[in-house]
Amino acid sequence: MNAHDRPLRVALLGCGVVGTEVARRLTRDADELAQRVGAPLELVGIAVRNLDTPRDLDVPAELFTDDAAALVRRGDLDIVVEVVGGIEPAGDLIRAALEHGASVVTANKALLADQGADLFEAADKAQRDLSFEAAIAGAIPIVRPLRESLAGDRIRRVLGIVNGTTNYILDQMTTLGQTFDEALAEAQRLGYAEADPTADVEGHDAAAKAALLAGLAFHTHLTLDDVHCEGITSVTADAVQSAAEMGSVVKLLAICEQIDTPDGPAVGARVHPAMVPLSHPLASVRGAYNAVFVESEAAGELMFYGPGAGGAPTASAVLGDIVSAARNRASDVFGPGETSHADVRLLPIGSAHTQYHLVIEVDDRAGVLAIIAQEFARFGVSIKTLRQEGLGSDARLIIVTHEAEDASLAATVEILRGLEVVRDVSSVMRVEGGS
Ligand SMILES: NC(=O)C1=CN([C@@H]2O[C@H](COP(=O)(O)OP(=O)(O)OC[C@H]3O[C@@H](n4cnc5c(N)ncnc54)[C@H](OP(=O)(O)O)[C@@H]3O)[C@@H](O)[C@H]2O)C=CC1
Ligand SMILES: N[C@@H](CC=O)C(=O)O
Repeated sequence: MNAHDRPLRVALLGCGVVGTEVARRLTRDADELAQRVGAPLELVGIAVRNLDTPRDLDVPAELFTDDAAALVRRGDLDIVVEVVGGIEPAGDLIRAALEHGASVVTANKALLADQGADLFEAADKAQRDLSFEAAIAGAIPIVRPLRESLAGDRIRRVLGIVNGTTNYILDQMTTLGQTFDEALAEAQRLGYAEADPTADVEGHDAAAKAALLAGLAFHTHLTLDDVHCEGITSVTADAVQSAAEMGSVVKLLAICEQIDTPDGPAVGARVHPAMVPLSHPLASVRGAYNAVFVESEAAGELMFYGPGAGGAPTASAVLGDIVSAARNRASDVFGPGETSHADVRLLPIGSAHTQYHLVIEVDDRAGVLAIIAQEFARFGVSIKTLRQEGLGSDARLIIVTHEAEDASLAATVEILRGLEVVRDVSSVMRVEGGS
């Protein structure tokens, strides 16, 4: 593997429910992450509010600071992870981190729904990533699918259960007959609720996510003020019971859709409790799980489903963004490749297992072998031989695969095509019968 010695420096702002899991996994899985990024990730600082709070985390005590503002201004950070929550100081910390050259990963939907336009402009100006997969629906990949995979489609409507705490409360009331207060206390104990759970039960957290979802789905910008919002505090045990008798279940829904107004078409977003018929896929979303149901012109109906809250699930989404930002930083730090993307010519795809011969033109200064090997491994395509010709930005990798399924190889090539370090996949030839 061609990982670089210079580590990418990561600072963590916040070490609560989410931050603790992020720090644990960054340190525990350091070797695996280094392979995936092509360079090691080094956790160089953790900002918290109270240095005396005991932490269930095995990292050196000297990493901790209560001066987040100084940490983000060190000037040598590659990535800052904001999991403090709230509007300020989180917003100012993110702006300072970007101004001082770091990419930022955040899980903070409240902040993005309030100041997203300004923060994304700051990221653009600094030419750094500002990623937020964890800000909507915990572990569920929904930001990238909406922004990238569905970017060519026309989305009609998005229906989401996007708050784990309220779904947990409603589910416990429905299935176990727990009271609202009992279920909320349990959701807090399990780490699902916001620091101030009013944001959950009054629907503000779901409304912030609805604003972000609407922005992604309809290529626009909404703030919290644009979202009509009702929470679940007025949902009684009797209402839950009546819904059940009518073959429905009460869910807090976030609904984003195109609407007609006297001024022409607009994007509407609202959050409120709704009776969902048991026949609808959203009715079966239990506990702190979330789901986002997308209705689009070409793809039809899609549902994204998974754990919507909690330390480890949210850390999964944060770490995905860290790896992605780190790969981008690695190619900056170790020398940018050509920016043009690959011109992929795939031969017609049959169903056979066969070997392939690929010529991949790369900039090999950015840990590119590790990145490429990982993408092959991800789709179950193993490499039989790999030969490198040339150096630096003019390198070419000649790769022969072991027997692979056509579809797996095609998926690998698609991913390679999107990598900045890959300049061209200039030929993909089937090697019938192997070599
Ligand atoms: N919990 C969840 O399931 C999910 C949370 N999120 C989002 O992730 C973010 C973090 O949530 P969560 O981990 O639950 O929150 P916690 O309240 O558990 O943790 C917040 C952390 O931030 C630290 N902190 C607070 N203020 C400051 C400050 N001024 N300077 C430095 N550190 C500070 C706290 O320090 P100390 O420990 O000393 O008090 C604590 O470590 C929020 O934006 C939340 O909305 C997103 C998806 C799911
Ligand atoms: N409090 C939030 C946490 C995740 O975003 C929720 O319950 O969904």
